[in-house]
Amino acid sequence: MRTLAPGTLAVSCQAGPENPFHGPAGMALMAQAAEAGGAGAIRANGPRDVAAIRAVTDLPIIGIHKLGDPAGVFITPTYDAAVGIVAAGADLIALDATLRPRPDGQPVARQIARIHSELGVPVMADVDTLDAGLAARDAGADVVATTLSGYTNGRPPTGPDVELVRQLAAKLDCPVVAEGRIRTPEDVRSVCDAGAYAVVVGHAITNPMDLTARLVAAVPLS
Ligand SMILES: CC(=O)N[C@H](C=O)[C@@H](O)[C@H](O)[C@H](O)COP(=O)(O)O
Repeated sequence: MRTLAPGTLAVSCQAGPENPFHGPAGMALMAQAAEAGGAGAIRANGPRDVAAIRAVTDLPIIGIHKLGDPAGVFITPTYDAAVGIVAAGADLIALDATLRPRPDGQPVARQIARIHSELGVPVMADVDTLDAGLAARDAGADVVATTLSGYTNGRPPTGPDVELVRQLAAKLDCPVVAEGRIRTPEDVRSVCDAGAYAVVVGHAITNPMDLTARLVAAVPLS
């Protein structure tokens, strides 16, 4: 079983339909590029992308399956959503473990227990707050990640939530993963100094439109 090693920088290879890299072929290329650059794990969405990435790398894959309403619980919202991504080759399942109501009405502890017992893989809890992180660990999560900080309370997201990483790392007896809006080497160092076990980076690596737009915006108008 492939596991997330301490000090891993994982690359989240996800692309929406607006991104020319959208789809399994593009995501497999993105994962290969990430591995060539030294990434130690890949995060990917949906059975098709996970399978395409599994075919080109032996790195650990953090699998998710986004389903339903993006304004609610939609990162692997149910046990059933996890089944296909494990079959496709994911080594670890990430799921929304915020304290919001879940679409199937089941407690997150039940989803985690079934993933453990029926699929045999560990679970990474994507949370937004310290309380959700503590609850997720109590519910059986093996790893807790800051993925959803800034996305559930209407606060405009800016940089990474370094403070949440620090709080979770101080209170939890499991690995804490920093994820969300990490864009620079300084961001990576900040979350590592705050106690992150591993770091996941998405847009700053895998969204060339954002990267281009940031630099275009810096060109002085003539
Ligand atoms: C909030 C949400 O839905 N986050 C998603 C989780 O899988 C992805 O869209 C993010 O790209 C990923 O978390 C990495 O974060 P960033 O792209 O900021 O480095």
